[in-house]
Amino acid sequence: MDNGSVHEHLWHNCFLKMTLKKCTSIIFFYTYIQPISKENNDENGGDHSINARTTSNPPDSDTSDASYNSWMVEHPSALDSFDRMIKAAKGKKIAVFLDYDGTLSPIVDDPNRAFMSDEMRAAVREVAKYFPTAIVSGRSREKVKEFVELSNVYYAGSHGMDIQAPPRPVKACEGKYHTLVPGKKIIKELEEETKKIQGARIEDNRFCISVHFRQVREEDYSVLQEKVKAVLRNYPDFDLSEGKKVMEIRPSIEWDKGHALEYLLDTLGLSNPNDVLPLYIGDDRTDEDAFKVIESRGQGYPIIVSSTPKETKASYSLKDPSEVLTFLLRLSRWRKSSSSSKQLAQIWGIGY
Ligand SMILES: O=P(O)(O)OC[C@H]1O[C@H](O[C@H]2O[C@H](CO)[C@@H](O)[C@H](O)[C@H]2O)[C@H](O)[C@@H](O)[C@@H]1O
Repeated sequence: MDNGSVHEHLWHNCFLKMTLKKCTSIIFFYTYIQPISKENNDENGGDHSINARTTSNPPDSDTSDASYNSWMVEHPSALDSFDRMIKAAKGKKIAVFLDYDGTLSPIVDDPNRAFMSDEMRAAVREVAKYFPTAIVSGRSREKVKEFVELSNVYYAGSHGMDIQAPPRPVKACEGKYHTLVPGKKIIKELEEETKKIQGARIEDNRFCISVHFRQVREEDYSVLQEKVKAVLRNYPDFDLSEGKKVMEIRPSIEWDKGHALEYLLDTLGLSNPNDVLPLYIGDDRTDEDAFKVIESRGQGYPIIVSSTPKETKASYSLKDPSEVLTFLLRLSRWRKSSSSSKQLAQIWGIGY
């Protein structure tokens, strides 16, 4: 299914009312409705430079092990808890949501080279054979699709502001989804203002913009931040937040990965919390919005990818993308074996 060329872009102009945090005007949100045929310790914020790793003192390994171990009591490994999780899922549908950077692909210096491995791709393809599966990323939907290259998954780009999903029944389009596309002007201004800062990089994520500083010298970070803030002063409808060595510019609307998760569950007919367990794996601050939604549903598995203790709403953890791979392989193997036992039981007329 994944072949942009074949996709019929149905511009779903549901003019829905959206609460804007800063401005009251109603703006458009383009929901692309497309038929589906089938490192370091403080990555988020705090440590603002690639150099900080080498200039700061190495952590005391006993202390960091101890704090990681006590954090793991609160956020047990999803691999160790796998059997328990699966047992609790009996008779329920599982829907899988996966973040991209830092979850399916390792964090690397060059955002254009954040490739996922063939093994990971095969594992996601296999999971998506058995469970409805969506990739929810801060990247533009096109970009993340280019990386993932799978046709049997749904895609939500720009932190969930650009969703590819099956057409939603018309009655559900009450005019809720609108957003503002950052114009080329703001991107040009950011590029102009930051071009002298070595290592700074602007990424156009369609509905959002990333200003990367992973390769910016520590001493240049505050100048870069000031320049970005100065540009944004002329664009009050956009907010600035920080991810892993990246400043993220997003329209000031109440729409995030949590809303995207709800939207997809709804659209896929999976909104009944008693019947459906959403499993969401992510590593970044923006994934916390989705974890919160799962927490408030009271059912499901929010899993954080982190090798260091972190404030999170997730209930389970995985250390890194290689553990994500193991988890996904286990998940599909489990479903494969349980469905073949079911088929055998049906053939032999045994109750299952
Ligand atoms: O929601 P995600 O799929 O996790 O996207 C969040 C940001 O990911 C990318 O940046 C991060 O990964 C890069 C490649 O490993 C890394 O160089 C960068 O420092 C990280 O912040 C992406 O480039 C951003 O646009 C996304 O907002």
